[in-house]
Amino acid sequence: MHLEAVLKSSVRHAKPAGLTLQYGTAGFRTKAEHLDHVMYRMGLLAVLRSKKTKSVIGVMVTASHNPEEDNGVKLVDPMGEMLVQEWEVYATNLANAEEHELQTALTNIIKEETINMQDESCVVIGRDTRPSSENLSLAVIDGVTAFESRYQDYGLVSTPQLHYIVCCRNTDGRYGEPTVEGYYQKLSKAFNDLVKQSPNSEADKKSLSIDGANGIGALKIREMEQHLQPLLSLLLFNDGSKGKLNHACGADYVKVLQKAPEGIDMKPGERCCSFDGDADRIVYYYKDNEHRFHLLDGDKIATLISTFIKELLVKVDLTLNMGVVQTAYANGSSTRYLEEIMKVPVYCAKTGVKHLHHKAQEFDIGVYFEANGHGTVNFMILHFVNERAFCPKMYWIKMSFVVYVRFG
Ligand SMILES: CC(=O)N[C@H]1[C@@H](OP(=O)(O)O)O[C@H](CO)[C@@H](O)[C@@H]1O
Repeated sequence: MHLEAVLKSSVRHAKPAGLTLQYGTAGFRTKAEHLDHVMYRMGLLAVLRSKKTKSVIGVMVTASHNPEEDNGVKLVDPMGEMLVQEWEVYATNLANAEEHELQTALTNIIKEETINMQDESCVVIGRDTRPSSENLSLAVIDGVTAFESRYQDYGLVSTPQLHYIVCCRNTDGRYGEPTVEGYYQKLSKAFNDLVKQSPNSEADKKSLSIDGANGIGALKIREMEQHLQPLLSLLLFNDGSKGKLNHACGADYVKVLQKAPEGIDMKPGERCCSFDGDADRIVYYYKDNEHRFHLLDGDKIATLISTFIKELLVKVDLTLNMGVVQTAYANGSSTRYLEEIMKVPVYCAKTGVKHLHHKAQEFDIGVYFEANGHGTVNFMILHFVNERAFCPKMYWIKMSFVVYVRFG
């Protein structure tokens, strides 16, 4: 058992006595200076989760849309989902255990989950561009290596990229190549194929102005840009060269203030979008000829996507059950439109991707979006999973569709 090694290295990541933190909607989040011990311990927890699930687990160091001074951690489960809720209590107990209670907290998890400490484990680690993120990710690695686990540090990646990598690693590459380059190739191929299907693909060449929130999204979209040309050209602003992360920019700013971020001089008709600090949300917007600002938030994205998928289903004559999942923050008129005009069932879940995702899994096609721009489409008939037969029509719809899935 490696607990002795853990207790030894824990001293380098000692918890400030009396400090307690709550596991929030998407993990721990607070001022960066209070997080070193939490990161170390989440490294430990990720190893235990990896041994338990016999899969690769992800740890993303980010505080997403929070100010630059904050930081946080998101744990990624085997299929690229958020950490299963039953383990959140272990995360909280570990993060809040005083130094002398750490051994007991770890032993309890190992016993309760009947974890065989001899089992293999592997953790993949990513981080956003916050100045504190590099050291905090080293603390995660210290936790992982204290348990003598394998790991791979992917360095600077967006949250969706880390989720993607975890899923690829656990499906032997059938979902895609587990690299950032593999991610660009998969998404850009889907995008380019879809645009080429349009009868006017030449005339349909588009440009998009992107607010990178001065964060990781800016860095990564720069890398992805070459894969999208010539069908989509990008104009990047808030790329981190001048401004501060999430300051007067980013998806949250645009959504909350219903106005364009600083740093862009938007022309009427110009298509714009904003990421948040870890690029797992997106909102779109434009100005009309009267200079009125129009926002396409998660509600509108969900509506457009459901309409698009419904049309595809009719086209290929496929009867599948599709549902939309929103939260209580959704605009009531989007819900009414979906239910009454589109005739799509809409469900309300608690705030947090894990809740929406869970509900969306009840449908063959589950579209879920929070108004703030987190969301995706869940296809239950996954073409690479053996449990259900390969379905070419579904594959086609899915591949036509990947492009609409959030930047992640
Ligand atoms: C992955 C996840 O669950 N993210 C949460 C979290 O957003 P972040 O962008 O990850 O900070 O907080 C939001 C606000 O509470 C909530 O809407 C969202 O679902």
